[in-house]
Amino acid sequence: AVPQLSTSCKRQTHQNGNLPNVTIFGTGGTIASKGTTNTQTTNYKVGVTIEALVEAVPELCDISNVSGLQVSNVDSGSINSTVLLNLARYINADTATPSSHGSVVTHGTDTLEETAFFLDLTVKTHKPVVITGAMRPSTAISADGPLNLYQSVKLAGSDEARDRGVLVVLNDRIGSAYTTTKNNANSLDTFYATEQGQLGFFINQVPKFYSTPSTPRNKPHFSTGEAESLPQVDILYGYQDANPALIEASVRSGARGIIFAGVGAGGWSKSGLDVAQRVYNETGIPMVFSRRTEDGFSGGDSIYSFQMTSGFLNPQKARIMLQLALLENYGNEKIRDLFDGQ
Ligand SMILES: NC(=O)C[C@H](N)C(=O)O
Repeated sequence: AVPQLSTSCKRQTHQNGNLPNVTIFGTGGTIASKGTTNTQTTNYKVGVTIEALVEAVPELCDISNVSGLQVSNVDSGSINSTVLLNLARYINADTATPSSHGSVVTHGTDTLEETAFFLDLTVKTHKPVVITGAMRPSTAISADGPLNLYQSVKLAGSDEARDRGVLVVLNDRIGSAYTTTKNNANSLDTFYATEQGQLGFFINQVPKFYSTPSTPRNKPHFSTGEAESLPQVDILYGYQDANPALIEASVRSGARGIIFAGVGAGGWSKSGLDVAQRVYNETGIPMVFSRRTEDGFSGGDSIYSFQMTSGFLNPQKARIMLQLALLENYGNEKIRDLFDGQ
């Protein structure tokens, strides 16, 4: 069950039946961070509560009945599978409540795309689910968090956002969690899908979608049930003279699958592939080849039959998908079919 939610609009004494009910799940990140001066935009510290984030944007109470839940309060590099599984459970429960209109997650941007993709694959609802963050801390001049939060709540309270999967909102743009990635480590304009594009834009804080809802090809759903953790899947980065011993080290430390962030469209050295083949013969663990390049398709030119390829999924998204497939006890043939569809 979802823990007790706190109502965050101080000036709201009772629920306004004309406004949508939106729940905000706080997890931390820059949006929940403070610097020591208003010009500091690096090395700030996370720790602003979800209540304080909502209080900082009283206009939220004009567009929704907001309640909040603090799920974690960490930089997104420290989000782990416990947080992911809790979020999926809470949002499934929240959106299953008839009075709920939609859910919002506030999150650090560094791994936002992983949580967004995880929720896209595990939350079963027609209702809007929106994830947002910020590139500047809450104390900065021109902090981007407050407007990102306002737009996210607005979107979660809109009917047009239904049936579109999990949506990513930053910098006026609406993207699909399936395809959106963080492209720049520092700039505000960092979340987009270069090839697949954006779903919509905010004009004067009103969401405008370019198209009616559509669903990514072969999008799977996984139910996380009562799971308390996700299977270990490691990502190995490709480069010249990549060290094949890392494949064995990964398996020795408990990996149940490996994603290769390969060179080009998923390539790996011949000597490395020979080691991977031997490890595969010994363990049978799935090995999925993705790419270290920013965009593109991995598939079609594997040297060995044990190799699977990630299609359009980047390594961090392929990892989430493989973890969920392993959690649901998919066999290797089913895993191969799953990735062949991506
Ligand atoms: N912009 C951010 O949110 C970065 C932050 N380090 C994070 O938690 O991901």
